[in-house]
Amino acid sequence: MSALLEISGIGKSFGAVRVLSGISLAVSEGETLGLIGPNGAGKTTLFNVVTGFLRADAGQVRFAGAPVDRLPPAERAARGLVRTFQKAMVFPALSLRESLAMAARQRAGQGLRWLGARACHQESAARVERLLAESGLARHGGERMADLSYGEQRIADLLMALALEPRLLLLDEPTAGLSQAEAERLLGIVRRHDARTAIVLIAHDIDIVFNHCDRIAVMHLGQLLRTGTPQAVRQDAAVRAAYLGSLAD
Ligand SMILES: Nc1ncnc2c1ncn2[C@@H]1O[C@H](COP(=O)(O)OP(=O)(O)OP(=O)(O)O)[C@@H](O)[C@H]1O
Repeated sequence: MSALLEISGIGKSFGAVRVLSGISLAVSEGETLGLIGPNGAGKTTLFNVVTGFLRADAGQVRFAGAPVDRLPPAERAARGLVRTFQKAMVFPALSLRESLAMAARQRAGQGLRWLGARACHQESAARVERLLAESGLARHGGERMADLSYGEQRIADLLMALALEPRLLLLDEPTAGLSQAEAERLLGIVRRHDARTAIVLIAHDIDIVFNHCDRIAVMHLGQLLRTGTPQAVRQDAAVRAAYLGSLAD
C-alpha cells in the first residue's frame, strides 16, 4: 500500500540557523505516528512545512499520491491534510456549536457545492451534531467557547479539525495541560470518529505517545534520529541519550 503522506529530504533554515535537515518520513492511512524530541528539535516547523504554513528550502511533500508543495494551507486542508495548533485559534464569543458549524460548512462547501446551499447546510448541521454526540460535549453546544473549561476547549479545537473530515490529522501538543484521563479521552474521540484517519501526534507526554502510537519518529537538532515501533524506539541507545534518558531522570 502506498503512503498517504510522503515527506522526502525536507530542509529548512531561518537565516543562518538550520532547523530541519534531510527529513524523510511516510505515514499510511489509519496509522498513528508519534513525533517526539526535545524542545527546539524542529517538530512544529516540520508541521508548518507539511501543512503549507512554511515553504521548505529543500525536499518534497506528497499527499495522497500528488505533490502539494505549491498549495496554500487551505487547499491542503481541502484535500484532507489538516492540523491543529499549540495555541488554539478559536473565536471565544461564538458558541461551540457555531464554531463547529463554521468549520463544517467550509468542508461541505468544498465537497458538496454541486448539491446546493440547502443541502450543504443540512449536511454540515448533521456533521456538527454527530461530532457533539461523539465527543460527549452535546450539552455544552450552546456555550460560548470562552466559557468552556480548558479541557473542553482542547476537545473543541480537535472537533473543529475533525469537522474538516481530515484524511491525515496533525496534532500539535493537543494533550498539553490535560490530565491523563482527559488526554486519553481526547485521543479516543479521533479514533471513534474515523478509524481510517491517519494521525501524526506531537506530545511531550511520553506515556501518551507510547500507549497510542503505532510508530514513533524521534527528532533531534533538526534531524530524524530514529523511526520505529514504540518498543524499538524505547530501547534505542541513541534515543535514550538524546531524549528519553533525560525524561527518566
Ligand atoms: N519563524 C522562526 N524564525 C526563526 N527561528 C525559528 C522560527 N520558528 C522556529 N524557529 C526555531 O527553530 C527551532 C525549532 O523550533 P520548533 O518550534 O520547530 O521546535 P519543536 O521541536 O516544535 O519545539 P517545542 O517542543 O518546544 O515546541 C527552534 O530553535 C526555534 O527557535
